[in-house]
Amino acid sequence: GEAALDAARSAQVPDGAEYDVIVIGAGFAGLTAARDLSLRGARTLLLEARNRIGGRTFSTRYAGHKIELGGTWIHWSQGYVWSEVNRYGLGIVESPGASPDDLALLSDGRLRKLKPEAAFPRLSEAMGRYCDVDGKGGSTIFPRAQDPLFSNAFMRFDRLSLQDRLDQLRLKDDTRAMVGSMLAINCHNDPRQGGFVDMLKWWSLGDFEMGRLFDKLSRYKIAEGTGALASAMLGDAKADLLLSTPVSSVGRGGGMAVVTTTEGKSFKARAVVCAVPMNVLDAIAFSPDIANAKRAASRAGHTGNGGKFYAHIKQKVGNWMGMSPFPNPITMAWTERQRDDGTLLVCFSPPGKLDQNDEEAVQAALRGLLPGAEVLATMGYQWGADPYSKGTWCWYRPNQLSHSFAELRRIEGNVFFASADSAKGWRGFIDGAIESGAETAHEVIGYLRGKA
Ligand SMILES: Cc1cc2nc3c(=O)[nH]c(=O)nc-3n(C[C@H](O)[C@H](O)[C@H](O)COP(=O)(O)OP(=O)(O)OC[C@H]3O[C@@H](n4cnc5c(N)ncnc54)[C@H](O)[C@@H]3O)c2cc1C
Repeated sequence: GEAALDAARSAQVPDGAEYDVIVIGAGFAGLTAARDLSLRGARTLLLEARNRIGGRTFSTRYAGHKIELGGTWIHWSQGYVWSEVNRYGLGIVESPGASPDDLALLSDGRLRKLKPEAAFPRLSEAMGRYCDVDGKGGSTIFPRAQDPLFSNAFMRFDRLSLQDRLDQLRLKDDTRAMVGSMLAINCHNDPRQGGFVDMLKWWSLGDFEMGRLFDKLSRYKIAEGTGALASAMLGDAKADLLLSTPVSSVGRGGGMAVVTTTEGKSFKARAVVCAVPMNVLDAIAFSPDIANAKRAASRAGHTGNGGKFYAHIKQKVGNWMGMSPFPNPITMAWTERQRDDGTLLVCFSPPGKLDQNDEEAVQAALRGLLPGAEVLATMGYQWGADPYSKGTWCWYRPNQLSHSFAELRRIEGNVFFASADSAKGWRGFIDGAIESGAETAHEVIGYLRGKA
């Protein structure tokens, strides 16, 4: 089976083998870097800890449907991923629940049924106020969405949490609950943990408008699945790939780097691209060590760390959406697919509030939003418990943009760092991973040429 395949591949790359570049991690950042480097003539080895590529994206099937356990939605305004989707001839499909017919709002134990056409304009208006820290709709804080440090206007707000900012506003109860739900899902955690400026950053990426931001976040997905895109990119790469090969250490000196796996194999290269998530970088030993600022950022971690799961319920609820602020165990859920035998919902929960594979617990939580809901099955992946992600999408804590962002990106000798978690534009997204991988590959090519 798969283990035998891995062993066969591994045998083709002998201990001590030498490359131009070793890329650590086969998520979209690492895949992009490995493809671009190898297509530009660098002999490239790609080392991946898991027995699959794709990292925090994971296409699979559930009851006859393609589902995404990790990163899912993309948009044509996300130029890096859109260019890849086009290049490889893939298409998009729409998630119906992103534009629901019915909205359920749970707050303070009270359930309200709202009509989206009445409620969403209020949410948009409230999010506009939430982001309007400059009397200009927030537009002067990140005036260039793809270049977060272009202006230092954000620094004044970087110490605030999402909750701090919410507490500055007087919002009516149900409007506050809707905003609270948005903040909880965006930082995928307690809004006391998430930094406020990342909301301003998303606001800029969303053209300072809620409806447009929502479309970019949760409406369109790759028809063939994110796995099809990852495979297409790997198929183009002329790199050697070893799966099930976690890296434990990186040593460097004399213009070379030695990358050692947990099984004790070592490979050599002139440069390394470390494309592992920010939250797990600290697990790798470096000698000489990487900057303490990188380690500190990794230990603190970004906040994205909750559950995303699918719940198949018996009821046919149509195009439905549920919202609830933290600490509700389900802060947002919507119809992903209407089925003959019920509805497939996609649900998001904050860390530690719900065991997403416990059907009874999920049913109890869902009943807060959908009284009487009967859960037939649930399916989700525990990204927070996986040692190779320790979290979901990147959302910075207060002060991480000021203190960690540039540090995470900083090259250390011949070791380069690529990740969605330190991308300039769509940080925390598939698009940001590709941006980072492409940019890093170009830097490495320049470095190798300079040394040649
Ligand atoms: C539940 C969930 C929902 C999301 N929703 C969206 C969405 O709708 N749209 C969107 O654009 N983005 C979304 N994201 C975010 C997006 O998936 C990620 O930002 C992006 O895929 C990260 O890419 P990456 O290459 O930077 O990191 P990763 O994909 O995490 O890749 C890093 C790779 O490094 C490997 N690795 C780690 N440690 C080691 C080691 N020691 N040795 C070797 N390999 C190692 C990992 O196994 C992994 O394969 C979501 C993420 C999650 C988890």
